Amino acid sequence: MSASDKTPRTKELEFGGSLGALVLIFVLPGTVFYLLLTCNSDEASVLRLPGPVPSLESLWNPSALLILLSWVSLQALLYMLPMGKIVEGITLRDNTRLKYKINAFQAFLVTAIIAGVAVVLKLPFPYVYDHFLQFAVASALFSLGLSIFLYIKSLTAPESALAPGGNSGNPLYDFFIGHELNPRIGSFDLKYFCELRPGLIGWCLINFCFLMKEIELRGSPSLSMILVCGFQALYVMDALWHEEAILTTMDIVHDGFGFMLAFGDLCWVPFTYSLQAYFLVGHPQEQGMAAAVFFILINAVGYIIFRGSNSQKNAFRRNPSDPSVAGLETIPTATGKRLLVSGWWGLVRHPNYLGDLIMALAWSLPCGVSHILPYFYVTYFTALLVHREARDEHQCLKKYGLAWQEYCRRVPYRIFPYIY
Ligand SMILES: NC(=O)C1=CN([C@@H]2O[C@H](COP(=O)(O)OP(=O)(O)OC[C@H]3O[C@@H](n4cnc5c(N)ncnc54)[C@H](OP(=O)(O)O)[C@@H]3O)[C@@H](O)[C@H]2O)C=CC1
Ligand SMILES: CC(C)CCC[C@@H](C)[C@H]1CC=C2C3=C(CC[C@@]21C)[C@@]1(C)CC[C@H](O)C(C)(C)[C@@H]1CC3
Repeated sequence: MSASDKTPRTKELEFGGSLGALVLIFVLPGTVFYLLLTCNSDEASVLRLPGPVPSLESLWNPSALLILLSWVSLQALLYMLPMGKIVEGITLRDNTRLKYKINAFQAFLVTAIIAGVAVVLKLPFPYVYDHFLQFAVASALFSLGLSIFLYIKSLTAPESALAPGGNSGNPLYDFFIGHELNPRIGSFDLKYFCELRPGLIGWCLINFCFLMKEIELRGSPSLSMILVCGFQALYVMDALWHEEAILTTMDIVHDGFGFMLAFGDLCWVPFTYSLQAYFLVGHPQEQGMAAAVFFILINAVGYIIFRGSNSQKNAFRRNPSDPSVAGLETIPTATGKRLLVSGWWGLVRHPNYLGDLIMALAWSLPCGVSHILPYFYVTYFTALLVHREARDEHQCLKKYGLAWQEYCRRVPYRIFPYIY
């Protein structure tokens, strides 16, 4: 292996370095439980402590762990089935390119068929609502176990396989960010698998279980529940349909696979992104048709911006002469790559984040304005994307130098036109 193949030491630590990582390892699971306990309480007020801490027995349920393991195994099996195409990821430090299976959308369809059969067989979907906290505990323990396994595995990985962002030499920091970039068991890519399948498809299934709980309690699902589940299912299906696009995201290209992503993918996403639907079961909200149309319009505007901008960049990066992007204005960079300065990417520097945030708002509005809790997602997501934008900006400045400065001059706003 030549010296240039080796992953250089990570010098600039993010998230407040190793102390920040230590704090987040406790704060992130703590936040999940705080949110779920608050949502379970009658008042559902984020400003009040959610009553007594539940006993250990009420948090632990071996059946929940068993169901979770069966779920992850089912998704792993669908991932491994010989369906879908194989594509290559970006070129790695050692000049190789990994192969990835593209079949997440098919996995979703098979899962939907299995869920349909389970409905016909009258399987007790509301069980997930009744034992949600126990599922969250099982999932948090599972992601912690996976992160420990990943860190131990990374200690025997070749230097070139380490993540540029998670090779600081500080075990705690590297455990949190992820030490190895693309940990695999044979051809099974653990990070790529976890990024979309068990968590995102699981999020949709959890929402469906909550909808079934509403039917059990009130005879039919509410309009608010239908809107929330519909909007979020569209988002998840879109992500699965465009599975190939995640191969160029920061998570796959830069961050390793450690506690942050393992916990994020397997616990944070399914158990906090489903909070609106969880809230609606215990705190029903009446919405009229006019309000529903308004929310659908907001979601549609967000989706058009999100999808339009992501597809424009993906088409441009794949083939700059593609007829859909060939007419757009660009600026050259020293790396040979060009930057779009018109179209969606001429509006703000992260139009995809803008669209994503507008959709996030549309997912909360059906929950009414009487509680802050259903607005957790849009609030957290704003903070996440502002932070993510700053990380990306930093990387792009390093990568493109003067050309990036020129882009910032031409497109002065980061996410919100004329605001930020
Ligand atoms: N729901 C959720 O929890 C989350 C959703 N997301 C969503 O994931 C999606 C992907 O986001 P993310 O991975 O952060 O990054 P982006 O898809 O925004 O990619 C950023 C990269 O795009 C390239 N780029 C930036 N500006 C331009 C330009 N003007 N012209 C051409 N290329 C440009 C640069 O890479 P290069 O030049 O090397 O190609 C840059 O590093 C977003 O829609 C985001 O909203 C993200 C995080 C969480
Ligand atoms: C737990 C911490 C607070 C941070 C964890 C962050 C993760 C939850 C997110 C990091 C990037 C993500 C992406 C998606 C989901 C959330 C995480 C894993 C994504 C799969 C959602 C669907 C989108 O269409 C996408 C573009 C495919 C997203 C990619 C990034």
